[in-house]
Amino acid sequence: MSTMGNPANIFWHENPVGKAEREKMLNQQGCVVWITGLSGSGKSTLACSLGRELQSRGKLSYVLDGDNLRHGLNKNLGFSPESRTENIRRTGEVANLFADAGLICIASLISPYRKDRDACRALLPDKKFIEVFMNMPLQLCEDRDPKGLYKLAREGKIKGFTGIDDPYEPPLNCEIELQLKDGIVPTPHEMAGQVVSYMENGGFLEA
Ligand SMILES: Nc1ncnc2c1ncn2[C@@H]1O[C@H](COP(=O)(O)OS(=O)(=O)O)[C@@H](OP(=O)(O)O)[C@H]1O
Ligand SMILES: Nc1ncnc2c1ncn2[C@@H]1O[C@H](COP(=O)(O)OP(=O)(O)O)[C@@H](O)[C@H]1O
Repeated sequence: MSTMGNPANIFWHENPVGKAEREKMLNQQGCVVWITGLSGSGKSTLACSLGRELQSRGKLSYVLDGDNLRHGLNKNLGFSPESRTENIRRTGEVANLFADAGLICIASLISPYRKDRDACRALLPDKKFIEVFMNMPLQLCEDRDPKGLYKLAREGKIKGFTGIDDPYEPPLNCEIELQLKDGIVPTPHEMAGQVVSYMENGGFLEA
């Protein structure tokens, strides 16, 4: 017998307390800040810095970090294209729930495939998905190599490593692109500031 529910027998249950009420209580707009980029590009660092900055402004955020999710929710997934797609799909669904709860959900995953990121975007109402592209050169990420994974990938000891022998598809229309300025990496504080400015201007930090 199939363990899948028959969609014909599944019904949506409305909750009397709505998103707008939660947002009013929190004085912010529920949304998803989706940080994408190569391994070592600084996604987690930006996520932490942004979370701290929002906290200091009294805004409630929560970070969904790819590495961390792979310890629990996504622990049964590897790095094949199908697994990555499922990884992003699940994370997008969870991020959508957090946004519906009124939180600023910061998701930081490589999320290398454009169609998977676009599918996450499509879950949210217009403008509530803020895609942030960490556009850092592969060489910089590889020089950093904090976990030694690029070295292993170059030696052929890890197969299908993003940027080496698995593709990274850059966004075509992201809301924010972070890159080197005059060849220098902006500080995490500067990058977080850029995202916060975008959110302030877009009215995300008030109900
Ligand atoms: N084959 C391969 N390719 C890319 N990355 C790999 C791989 N194997 C392990 N790792 C480590 O897993 C982290 C990426 O997890 P994600 O969930 O963000 O990846 S993905 O979005 O599903 O592509 C990634 O973490 P970050 O360096 O923080 O990006 C790596 O440390
Ligand atoms: N803006 C930055 N300036 C200098 N070093 C950074 C910056 N962002 C990240 N790093 C460093 O680069 C390495 C990779 O950053 P990390 O946030 O773990 O990347 P990712 O999550 O994309 O794999 C870490 O050693 C981190 O300290």
